[in-house]
Amino acid sequence: MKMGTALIYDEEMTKYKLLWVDPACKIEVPERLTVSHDALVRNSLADRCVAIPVREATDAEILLAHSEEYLEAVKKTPYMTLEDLKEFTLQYGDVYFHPNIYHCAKLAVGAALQLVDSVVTGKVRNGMALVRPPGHHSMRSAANGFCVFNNVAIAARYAKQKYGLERVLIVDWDVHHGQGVQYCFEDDPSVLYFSWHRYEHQKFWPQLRESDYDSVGKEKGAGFNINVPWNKVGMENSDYLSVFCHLLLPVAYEFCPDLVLVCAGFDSAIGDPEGEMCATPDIFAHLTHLLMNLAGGKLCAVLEGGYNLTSLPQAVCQTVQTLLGDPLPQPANLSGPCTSALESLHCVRSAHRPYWSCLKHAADLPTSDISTKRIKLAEEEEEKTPKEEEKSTEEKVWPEPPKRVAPPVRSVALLPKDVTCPEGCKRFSSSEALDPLTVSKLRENFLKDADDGDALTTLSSLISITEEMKKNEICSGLALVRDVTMAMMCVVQHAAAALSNRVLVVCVGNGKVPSHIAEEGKALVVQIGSESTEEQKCKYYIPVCLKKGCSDMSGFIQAVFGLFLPLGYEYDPSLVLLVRMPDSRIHDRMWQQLTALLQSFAQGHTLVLMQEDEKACVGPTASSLLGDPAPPLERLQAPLPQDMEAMERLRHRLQADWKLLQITAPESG
Ligand SMILES: NCCCNCCCCCC(O)(O)C(F)(F)F
Ligand SMILES: [Zn+2]
Repeated sequence: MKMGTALIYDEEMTKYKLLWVDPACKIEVPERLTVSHDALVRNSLADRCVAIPVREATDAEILLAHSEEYLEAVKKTPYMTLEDLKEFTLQYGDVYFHPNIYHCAKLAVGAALQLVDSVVTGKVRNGMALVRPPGHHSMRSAANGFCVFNNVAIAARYAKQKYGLERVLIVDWDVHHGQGVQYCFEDDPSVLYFSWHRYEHQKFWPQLRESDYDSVGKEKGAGFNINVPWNKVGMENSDYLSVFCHLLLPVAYEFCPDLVLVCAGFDSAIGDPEGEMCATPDIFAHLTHLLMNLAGGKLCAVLEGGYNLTSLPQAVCQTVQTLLGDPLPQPANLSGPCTSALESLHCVRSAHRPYWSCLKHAADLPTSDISTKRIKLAEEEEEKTPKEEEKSTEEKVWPEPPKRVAPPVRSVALLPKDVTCPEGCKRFSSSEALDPLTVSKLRENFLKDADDGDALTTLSSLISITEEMKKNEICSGLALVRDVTMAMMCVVQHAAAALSNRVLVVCVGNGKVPSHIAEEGKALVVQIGSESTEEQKCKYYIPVCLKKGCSDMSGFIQAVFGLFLPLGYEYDPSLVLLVRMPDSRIHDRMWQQLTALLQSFAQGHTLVLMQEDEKACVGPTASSLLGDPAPPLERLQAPLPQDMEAMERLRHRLQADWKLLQITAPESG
């Protein structure tokens, strides 16, 4: 049943601010919280959430990540004079204290813990805590970077201690490196910390050597700390999605966490004075969605940074709206990752090769070459682009994120009469008759036996469904049909021709896929099976072969992240057709993951075709189409080397046409 999304906010956390002049801290203002919460209210998102009250963290909870002496010292700040507060602040970096900040810092931790409780106990599915002060820079005995207590680090320790969780994933999409989190868990294999951050070869704050990609964790924690340094500003949506598809998601699925915590900083969005990046607010809808099928959907997002009072609230709304299950926006201008991002991606993948089987086949240049290569590339790039002396002063502008309207009907089911319609789905019955022209075309093009009334009804129903999707009256649908190949042909033909959709066709399992539907590019067909069907003839027909077939979860999930998602994002379809070929042998859980992840595209307009005898798949498919998180896959073992090598070759061959498939910088020179 549909569980809710928690929203944790209390205006008490706006009641502290900078009381003296400090250029480094002036951007951290109470309005950050008020504009974000007001936007959630204004967009009718707050009242769709479950409001969970904040509470003060106890000493014991704070001591999960901080020393007694530090806590005792902070406890004294409410009674300090302005001069004492200034004095006290001097011992830390880029942070300020205020008589009320200790109270607010306890509330920020308490908010994160309330969120963890609500999600882990199943009171809600997922949620977001809007807090200040932020947390990810604060260390065991030091405040730093506007942070007093490490909200998310404490939440991770708390979740493990109170609920016995074995593995927690922390994704830090804030534009600064959360060194406090890294220090907390660097020798701990039960907490995987992932952070990307503006770095500029250690020139950007906090200018730490240990923020680079070669800090992979220590001792038992080796491999469980992932740093992606951005060595240039101006990173865009493509750069973020590439790192998710080719690094974070494959590793996260292999890690198989019991809970996902997000250090949700939005200073990585366009317009932010700190990040100076160019990713648009709607990309956070996609980043959130891509994480929502881990840990059975248990996702807690806790606000960290974000200083542009326009892009911050927009990105917060995009994140919460996705947590609520609304259809995703069409991703904006994906032009492919930049050279610098590819170089960082390559370095991180190589550094983590020894620890993650999904990265085993990362092209192996010894890291030393990479560092010299890195410097050389960086210098070349510098020569090319004129040195930007002063910070780009012109105001960044970007379009309002598109309205994400949930269609009146979430999902329809076209089923034989004897098959019950899953709860939440609407049984489709072609009410109005199709126009006679379409019917006659169906007869001549698709029906073997022109008098096969049932087949005609099925095909005309499918056509009606695609038309109602086009009008956004339906979001998604599933159909049990006698002949999936004929149904696929019919839908693609109609959707591509009559409705001028770009159709992404994902065929799971062997079987002849008439590749001519891909010829003119109106459809991109990817097929995954156990036989190498005819070689990849054209740019728009991409066969993926797994030695052990679709029952091999490890290989399958690598194809999903390394190929299907990047291709789908770049192709940007307006309809996704997911076809389960007969005897595909795909596991239900993998099928549900795929059904859920493909809703990244086409604003969720997914049509699933299955053979009539696969009645057992109707329920699980419907639950994914209705936005329920797909159940977690179990821990994945290593994918077959020959499968991964074949995928590398395929990706290498395709990346000229499909930029989002790139994972290394183009050969320099
Ligand atoms: N140009 C002024 C220099 C500011 N240097 C300190 C930046 C601190 C960033 C804090 C944050 O955004 O990472 C957090 F999430 F913690 F709030
Ligand atoms: Zn930040």
